[in-house]
Amino acid sequence: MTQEQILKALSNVQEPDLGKDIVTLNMVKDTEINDNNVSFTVVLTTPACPLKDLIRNACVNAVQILVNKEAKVTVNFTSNTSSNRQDTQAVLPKVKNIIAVVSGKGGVGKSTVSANLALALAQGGAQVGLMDADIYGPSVPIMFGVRGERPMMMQIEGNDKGVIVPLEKYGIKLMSIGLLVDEKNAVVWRGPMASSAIRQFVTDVYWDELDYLIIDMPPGTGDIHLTLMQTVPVTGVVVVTTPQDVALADAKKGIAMFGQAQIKVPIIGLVENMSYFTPAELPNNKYYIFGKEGGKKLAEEYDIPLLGQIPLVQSIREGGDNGEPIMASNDEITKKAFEEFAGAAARSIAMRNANLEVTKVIEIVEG
Ligand SMILES: Nc1ncnc2c1ncn2[C@@H]1O[C@H](COP(=O)(O)OP(=O)(O)OP(=O)(O)O)[C@@H](O)[C@H]1O
Repeated sequence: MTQEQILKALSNVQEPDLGKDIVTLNMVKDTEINDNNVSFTVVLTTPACPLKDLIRNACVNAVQILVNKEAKVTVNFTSNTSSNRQDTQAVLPKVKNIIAVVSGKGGVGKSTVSANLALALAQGGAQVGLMDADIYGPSVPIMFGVRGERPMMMQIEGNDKGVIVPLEKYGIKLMSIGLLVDEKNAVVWRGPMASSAIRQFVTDVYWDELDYLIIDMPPGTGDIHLTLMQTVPVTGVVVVTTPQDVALADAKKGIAMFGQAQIKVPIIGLVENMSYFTPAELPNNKYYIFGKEGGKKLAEEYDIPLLGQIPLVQSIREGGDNGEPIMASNDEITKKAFEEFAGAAARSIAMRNANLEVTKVIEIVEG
């Protein structure tokens, strides 16, 4: 067997999401051949890639069918999370992907989804940060059991004001606007005051190197959302909804806002939360108490990916209230829904990076 033969065979293996073969995409590295043994490394676009087994099998088959049916093939995986930023001098320069989690309506589980998405991506091997920018109802301090903690300041080169160091918990970095301002005061902030607080918040926290920064946004579609998108280059948004009509109507407003010609931030996908109720003692029973598949239908109508359907489970609520989000627990059954959702989100982000325009802050021309 020769290196050329192996690469030629592997050029028949498609990266299913990116629609090109793994050799053209430069994903094959470190090929080693020893008699009948061949090993190589496939560099994925995200460590949380749920397609590893599929790609591994396709590689093994390609080598055995096209080169040598006796070959013993070892496929190793590594990853270099893709990014679509070219503005590395700008704000948050070492953050590869900035994902805003939004909802049209309050209370649909946006914070729960943000926190567990961040944890699931980190458990897949990515470096992840969670920024709670929900100025009117920051939930991260309670969800992560860090209420009352005061973040440290640090001096870094090129910034004489000092920067805020995120906390670290359950393998992710996190910061909440609720840890920096008095929650009672923030509620009454409106307009420019809220906008300037959010601008300062996103630029003053030192996230350093991250594959994904998940931003838990305030509910609705308002000035704060615009300010954020004018301040940081948002890779894309994840929209959270529940299946009821009232929530879906508001989710549509969110989708419409981000899709507007002047804004045009890509929608990574939609996640339907509280899709059905499952009692702990009967995990296979599903009760569609908020209606069936409203989020799924909405995703189809707007032609955006449905990233997941998360059940309504008592332990998800308890985890949020007790400072241990479900992805930090050992409730394997419930975690599965979030793991699948995070895998789908990571795939969709990689596709966005491969296929769409460069990520940049938006400029809105007033008037
Ligand atoms: N899938 C779920 N199963 C059970 N409880 C859930 C689920 N998702 C969210 N919850 C609970 O619902 C409540 C609201 O969730 P969360 O705070 O995440 O919503 P939100 O959309 O961020 O709210 P807000 O608009 O106030 O920011 C919380 O008590 C949370 O634990």
